[in-house]
Amino acid sequence: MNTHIRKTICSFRKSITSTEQKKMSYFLTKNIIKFFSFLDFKTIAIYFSVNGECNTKFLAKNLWKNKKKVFLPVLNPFLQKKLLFIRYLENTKFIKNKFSIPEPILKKDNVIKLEDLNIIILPVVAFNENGNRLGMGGGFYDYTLQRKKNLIIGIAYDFQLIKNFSIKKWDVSLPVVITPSKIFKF
Ligand SMILES: Nc1nc2c(c(=O)[nH]1)N(C=O)[C@@H](CNc1ccc(C(=O)N[C@@H](CCC(=O)O)C(=O)O)cc1)CN2
Ligand SMILES: Nc1ncnc2c1ncn2[C@@H]1O[C@H](COP(=O)(O)OP(=O)(O)OP(=O)(O)O)[C@@H](O)[C@H]1O
Repeated sequence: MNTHIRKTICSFRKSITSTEQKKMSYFLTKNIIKFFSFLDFKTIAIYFSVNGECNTKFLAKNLWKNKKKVFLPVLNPFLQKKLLFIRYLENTKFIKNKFSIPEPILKKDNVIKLEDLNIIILPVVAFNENGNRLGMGGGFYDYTLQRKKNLIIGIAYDFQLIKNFSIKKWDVSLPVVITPSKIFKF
């Protein structure tokens, strides 16, 4: 069931035109900024959006403008299924990982300790009305964020609110999901 939902949503996301994408990303980013105006934070992890995922480019620009330290996930080359978070600056150079997702080049000086990340923005394939999350199916965020206390925020398009995917006990749950039209708090 989850595999089918993933396929359907991912192919629908890919089919969205860039004009529609831009419009939705504009409203999404506006809502994220609105939510952030109530928070005091210095460090934040976002993700490098690909294949029609909610676009994080406008968000990154806004964060840099506000002097926040921004980080991106990279697949940990030493620990299977775990993510490391690397500083993301305007001039960062990328290489593609095995999923063809661009990652900053791993240098140990640029890695932040997980506990020093104030906010982590998660990519979402689907979410439900209880704040459960369905991701790409790699389990990377689930393994990395087990028992961690960072503020986790999912970002998604409104059509990604889905009722009937199955939930696993290790899934990281989302206390907040922000979409172009709404800020959900669970
Ligand atoms: N932008 C982005 N970065 C991310 C994630 C994500 O979901 N989005 N991840 C979240 O965990 C991690 C990578 N996890 C992934 C897990 C599985 C697949 C995967 O199976 N990809 C398929 C292609 C799917 C498609 O084309 O839609 C593949 O490579 O066959 C990709 C990423 C870390 N970085
Ligand atoms: N804490 C855990 N204990 C055991 N297995 C786990 C754990 N976390 C993740 N997994 C494994 O990871 C696989 C993928 O998990 P799941 O389908 O929930 O990923 P996802 O949240 O959709 O993906 P991602 O976090 O990469 O976006 C599961 O089938 C399971 O084998």
